[in-house]
Amino acid sequence: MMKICCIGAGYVGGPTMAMIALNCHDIDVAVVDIAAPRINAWNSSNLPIFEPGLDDVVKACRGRNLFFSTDVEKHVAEADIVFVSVNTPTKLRGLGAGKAADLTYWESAARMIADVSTTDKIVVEKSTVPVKTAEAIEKILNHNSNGIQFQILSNPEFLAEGTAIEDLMKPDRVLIGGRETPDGKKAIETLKDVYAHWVPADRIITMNLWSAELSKLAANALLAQRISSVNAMSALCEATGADVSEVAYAVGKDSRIGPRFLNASVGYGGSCFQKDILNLVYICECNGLTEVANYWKQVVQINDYQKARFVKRVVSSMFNTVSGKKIAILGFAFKKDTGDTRETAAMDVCRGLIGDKAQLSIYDPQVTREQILRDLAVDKLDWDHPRHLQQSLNSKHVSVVSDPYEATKGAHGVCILTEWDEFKTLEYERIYKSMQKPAFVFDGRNVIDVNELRKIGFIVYSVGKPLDPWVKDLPAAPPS
Ligand SMILES: NC(=O)c1ccc[n+]([C@@H]2O[C@H](COP(=O)([O-])OP(=O)(O)OC[C@H]3O[C@@H](n4cnc5c(N)ncnc54)[C@H](O)[C@@H]3O)[C@@H](O)[C@H]2O)c1
Ligand SMILES: O=c1ccn([C@@H]2O[C@H](COP(=O)(O)OP(=O)(O)O[C@H]3O[C@H](CO)[C@@H](O)[C@H](O)[C@H]3O)[C@@H](O)[C@H]2O)c(=O)[nH]1
Repeated sequence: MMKICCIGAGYVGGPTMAMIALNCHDIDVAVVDIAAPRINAWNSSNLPIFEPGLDDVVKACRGRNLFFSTDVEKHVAEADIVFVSVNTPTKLRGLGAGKAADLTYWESAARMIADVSTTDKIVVEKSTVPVKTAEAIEKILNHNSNGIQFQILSNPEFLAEGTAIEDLMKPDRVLIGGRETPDGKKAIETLKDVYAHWVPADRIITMNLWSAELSKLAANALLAQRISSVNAMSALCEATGADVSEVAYAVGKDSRIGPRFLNASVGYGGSCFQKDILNLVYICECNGLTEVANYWKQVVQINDYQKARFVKRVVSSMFNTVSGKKIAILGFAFKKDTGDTRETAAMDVCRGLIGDKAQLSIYDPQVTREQILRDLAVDKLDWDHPRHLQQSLNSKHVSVVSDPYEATKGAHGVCILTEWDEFKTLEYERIYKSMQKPAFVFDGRNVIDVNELRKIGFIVYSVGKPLDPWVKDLPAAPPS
């Protein structure tokens, strides 16, 4: 029986391996991690990540051909294929700080694979890595191999959180990059056979290693660019009276552009977009491509601008100060249907409002109080490092509550920062009655019915929508 081991039991390692186990009864899959609490959670009824459909998949195969363990070395030693799905955060210090990918976790995993292996192995890059990483990994493995043969493949993951199970079950494509040598081609075929258990052959694309590595960065850069484009347009809509939803609809009707991924928002978040674009920028700079680097940098800058613009709208609408005012924050996750908060726009918005001395009352249906307080305490870019290095915020400016009506009670303003479906159907009349007046709603996700809320009496700002008369005469982006 073929054995697969995946190093890293995170958002990618857990669901992708569960999907392989579900579809490949003839393969034993072990997911290993150094974080014992994470592994314990994978082995419990309370999985460490919230992802629709994941519980059922895990339940169907855990203990059958899917195992979660902290015995990293044992499972790596026994495996025929080792996936590496560890964190690849943005480097915080030294050369390339603030842009380059930090490959510390990847390198230590590679050295461990070399140390414990006694049989030939295929090593698969599942983490998102800079182009040419496979070359470095090959060197580490082969210089420490004791005669063992390693083939390195790039198999980047394209799942989006919130729809991970659907994306894994019916992927748009599976990408496998490998060396163009006989052994490289054989390794590609072996991995292809795994996916062929459930993915149609025409969706499994093979290519050279560097194309596969770069395609992952390119896909995320283009997706993020689309959001920054529509967000840039949202600022112009507010200035001109156009409605960004109508503009996006009209634009998306062009079959060359397509309708998806054109929702204006308070800014994209998530663990990947910013990190991967910064990484791409760094690679361009290292290759002397300054203009190309600046082009992609702008996608991140517009995203930062969009978040800052939102905070300024809130402050300037509320008489230019939020000091001491209660503001309800509805939604903290970086998108709906996930409890993940990595690089969530809510973090920057909350920090901006706390900077202006607001009293925040935060509600999110999936994010825990501990997570929110930890997020608001860590420095930007520091979040993708081990948890024991992180602290919790101890601030009189923030409370986290478990009910949206408690969050909004007595508040001067409400900021909607995640597009949770439940925010569409809240009892806004009840919320209005319980708030200070004038009562403001700032919708960073365009989830509420602006006209309905204005009828109730709210002063409403909704990203990229025609402005409320109250907000209209205030500058779009007052000086900071
Ligand atoms: N989250 C996503 O939606 C997504 C999608 C596609 C690609 N990616 C990429 O996949 C990679 C992993 O992302 P993630 O979201 O799963 O991260 P994650 O933080 O959820 O999981 C990574 C896990 O690796 C473990 N780990 C780190 N070093 C280890 C080691 N030496 N041995 C054993 N375990 C170790 C950590 O403890 C952690 O549990 C990143 O490169 C990311 O860019 C993420
Ligand atoms: O029209 C849109 C679509 C998305 N977003 C925001 O963009 C961010 C990212 O959303 P999404 O791409 O759906 O989620 P991720 O889980 O970050 O997935 C992205 O990043 C993953 C990690 O690399 C890739 O695997 C996926 O293909 C890629 O979509 C979130 O904050 C969304 O709210 C918008 O603001 N407007």
